[in-house]
This record gives sequence, structure tokens and C-alpha cells, in this order.
Amino acid sequence: MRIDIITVLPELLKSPFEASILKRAIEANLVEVHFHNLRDYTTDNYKSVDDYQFGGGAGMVMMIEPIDKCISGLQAQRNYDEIIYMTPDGERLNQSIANQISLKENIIILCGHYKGVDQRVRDTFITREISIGDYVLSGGELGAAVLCDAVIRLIPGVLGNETSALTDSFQDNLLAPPIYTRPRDYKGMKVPEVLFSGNFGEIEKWREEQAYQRTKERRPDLLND
Ligand SMILES: C[S@@+](CC[C@H](N)C(=O)[O-])C[C@H]1O[C@@H](n2cnc3c(N)ncnc32)[C@H](O)[C@@H]1O
Repeated sequence: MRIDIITVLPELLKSPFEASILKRAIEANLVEVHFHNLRDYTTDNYKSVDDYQFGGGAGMVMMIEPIDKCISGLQAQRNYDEIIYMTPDGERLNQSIANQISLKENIIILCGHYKGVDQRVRDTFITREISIGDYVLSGGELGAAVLCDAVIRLIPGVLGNETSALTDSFQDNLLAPPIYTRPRDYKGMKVPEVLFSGNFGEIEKWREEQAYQRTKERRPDLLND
């Protein structure tokens, strides 16, 4: 998979890709991540990417021209399956969306700033708009990092244990069951006996029941989906 991220603040975005699972995925060539500084696609001495809003009103708007140059330049080199704009009014990111995007080969992620991008960018280039939640961030970079992490860990080979992502919360619309490790008894707090039974059928059944109970208590909405 190849991910091209368009941003005015590449320095804000790089560190999540320089540690742990994302770093290893890049080193293993399971994913390529490229950062494009939008200011490199400007034409004036000030490297302006934004301008005043037509009709008046507070806040600057990101101009179409540098974004057009950047996206068109990338499209001239390869086909993109999805051009995503991070925006609070997009569809709210969930596991199903992350699953879908993890199957794509080439994607572009556009990070907004200021009041956001000129509507014509969205109308012309963007194929999908994603929000990471019902709150407003200063820029799309942290959202893009969240999206990339959720997607990259699903690419086969990225997690050491192939089944691990499938047993996480939200796959199958259930939250994950409780988990335990050593010691078996810590200050009288004991690990459920069934986990030592050696009966994998029983253990699986217990985990499913626990996952169902936890989902019912904490996120009953998932059971209705
Ligand atoms: C200050 S916000 C603009 C908010 C926009 N004027 C609005 O009210 O919907 C600047 C940029 O941050 C990013 N952003 C802010 N909140 C976000 C969210 N919840 N999910 C994804 N991106 C977000 C978007 O790229 C957005 O263009």
C-alpha cells in the first residue's frame, strides 16, 4: 500500500511513523508513506496556501491551486483508489471504514487547516471525507495519523500475529473481552479459572460471552448494528 499525505505541517505528522508498528511496517516495505508539503506547490514568494473567504467572515481558506498542482502531479504518476479529505463533517471513522481502506493500493490523504479547503477542491478531487470524531481539531494532521495507524495495522504481515487485529474490539461489532497475564494471583485478585482449563472450546465460549456482556454494558448501540 502507498499513502501520500498532503499537509502544510509535515513536521507535525512524521513522528507517529517513526516508532513502533508503523515504523516496522515501513521498514518491511509493507507500506510506503510519502509526505508532500503543500507550500512546495505555491507560486508566490510567501508560499501562500490560503486566502480570505469570499463573502467575508473570520478565518482563512486553503486555495485550490496548490492542492490541484499537488494532487494532479501525483495522479499523473499513478492511479489512486481513494483521495481522502480529513474533515469534521465527513463520515465518522470506524473499524469498518479502516478495514475498507486497508484493502486499497494507493491513497492520498489531504489535511486541511484554517477554516478548511475551498469547496471546489472537495467537489473536484475528493472521493471520501473522513472525520475522526465530533470535535474540531486545528488541522487534519493528527486525524490523518489516526487514520493511517488504524489502517496500516490491518495490512497483512504488519502485526506479528496475523489474527491479532481480528480479535480486537469492533471487528464483528463486539468489544474485546477481558485479558490477563502473569501472575495468576496478584494480591488475591485471581485470573478466571476457565483460562487454565486447557479446553479451547470453553475458553473461546467464555471470551465470546464476556465480549457480548461488555458490549451490552458499554456500547449497546453496536449490538443493534
Ligand atoms: C479548524 S478545522 C476546520 C473546521 C471547519 N471550518 C468546520 O467547521 O467544519 C481545520 C482542519 O482540521 C481538520 N479537522 C478538524 N477537525 C477534524 C476532525 N474531527 N476530523 C478530521 N479532521 C479534522 C480538517 O482537515 C479541517 O480542514
